[in-house]
Amino acid sequence: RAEAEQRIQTLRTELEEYNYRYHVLDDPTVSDAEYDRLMAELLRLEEVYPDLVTPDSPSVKVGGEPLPYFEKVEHRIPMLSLGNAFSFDDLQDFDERIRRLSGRESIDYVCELKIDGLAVSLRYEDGVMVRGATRGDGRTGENITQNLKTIRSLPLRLRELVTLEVRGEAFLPKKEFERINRVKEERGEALFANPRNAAAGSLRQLDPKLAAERTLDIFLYGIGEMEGVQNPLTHTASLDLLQKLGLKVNPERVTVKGIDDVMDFVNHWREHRMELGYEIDGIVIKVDDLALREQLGFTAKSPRWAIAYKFPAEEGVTV
Ligand SMILES: Cc1ccc2cc(C(N)=O)cc(O)c2n1
Repeated sequence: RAEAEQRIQTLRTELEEYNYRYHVLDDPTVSDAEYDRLMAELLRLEEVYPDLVTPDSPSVKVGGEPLPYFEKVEHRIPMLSLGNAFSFDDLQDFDERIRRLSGRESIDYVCELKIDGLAVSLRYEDGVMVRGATRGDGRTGENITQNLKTIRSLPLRLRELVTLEVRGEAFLPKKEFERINRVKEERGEALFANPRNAAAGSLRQLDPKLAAERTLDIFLYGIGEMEGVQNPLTHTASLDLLQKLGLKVNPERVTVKGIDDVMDFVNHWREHRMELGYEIDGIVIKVDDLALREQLGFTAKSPRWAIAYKFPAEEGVTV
């Protein structure tokens, strides 16, 4: 039994490292076959020694028992929706209001791709993922921890054992969306209209094994509550912190000075978004300086320091 415990620990560490390299760094170090063989060995050992299973064991990525229903979860820091911009005039107005309210000549912005998926919140305590929830109405969401744990690129344990709540967008890559719809077509089932609906459908399955069959992915974009870590001064530093903790952050983000460079970024991705392996429905633009965000505050339903520039809906089939 002692050597089994030792072997289980070794397998866990190895599988976690492989997950991180493959799904977060997109730089696999072992073949899928080798990964599957190690996972099968871990599952077998955990079956023989069920009392050795821990909530952060990589084996939960293959999904546990189905739930009868989803519990409700309160978001202590509400997950707000973003105001929308549909033109460059809207972006100019957004920038002008911030410069007027702040008295600053030029504003630093972070531009991110707006992933077209499902907004989720994840809570890590002492570095271990303890809960995952849908955004819901921004204040109350559904507890989908078991399903979120099946996302390969989402670490069950952070690289620093801190306690924090992070927010991100879970999504289905285009290729996986097409595979799932081909399977549905063969089974004569109704197809998913788009990757966003497919991601939502997968994450709201009561049976985590079904969620595990679908290769969902996730990009994290924000920090909610945080303990034991000193507050970053900028959004850029927050995103760097998320990456340092082993969380997957979309690599296409930029920090720019002034709204003109924001418009260049919007133009670039309006042209090139079809080249991405996942669907985006716009660009998120955020004030970088967190102290300035405090000064700007919120309207009734969205922050004054962020806006989503929306692209027109993608025509035709996503290639
Ligand atoms: C505050 C907020 C709200 C929704 C968001 C949504 C996305 C997204 N869909 O990628 C990215 C962000 O940075 C967001 N930030």
